[in-house]
Amino acid sequence: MSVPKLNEKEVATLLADHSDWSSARDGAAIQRKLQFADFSEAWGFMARVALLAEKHDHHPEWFNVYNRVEITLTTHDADPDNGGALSQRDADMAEAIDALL
Ligand SMILES: C[C@H](O)[C@H](O)[C@H]1CNC2=NC(N)=NC(=O)C2=N1
Repeated sequence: MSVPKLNEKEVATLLADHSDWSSARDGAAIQRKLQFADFSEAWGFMARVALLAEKHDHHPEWFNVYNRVEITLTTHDADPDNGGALSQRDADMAEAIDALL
């Protein structure tokens, strides 16, 4: 299943509109680092993101230690041979995640 990649201009717009996210993996992904009061808050947030991921059929790569959560969004289906690229799905997920916070 192939998904169109965002072009350079669209990536620039994505980063401008979502200033808590930064470019990662040489432009193939975006990343946001979050810190919560404790593990329970972090896990509660992750549970809500998990429900969003199922709704969007778009799943984050993430890392959690205690109260820290790092989320990386990329679209494997947009460039499967190279581990992924940014697509509109990443922009939509970033938007939805930001709306939780
Ligand atoms: C088959 C299934 O729809 C695909 O693997 C979906 C599911 N979730 C996904 N999540 C992410 N992050 N990238 C994808 O390309 C992707 N593709």
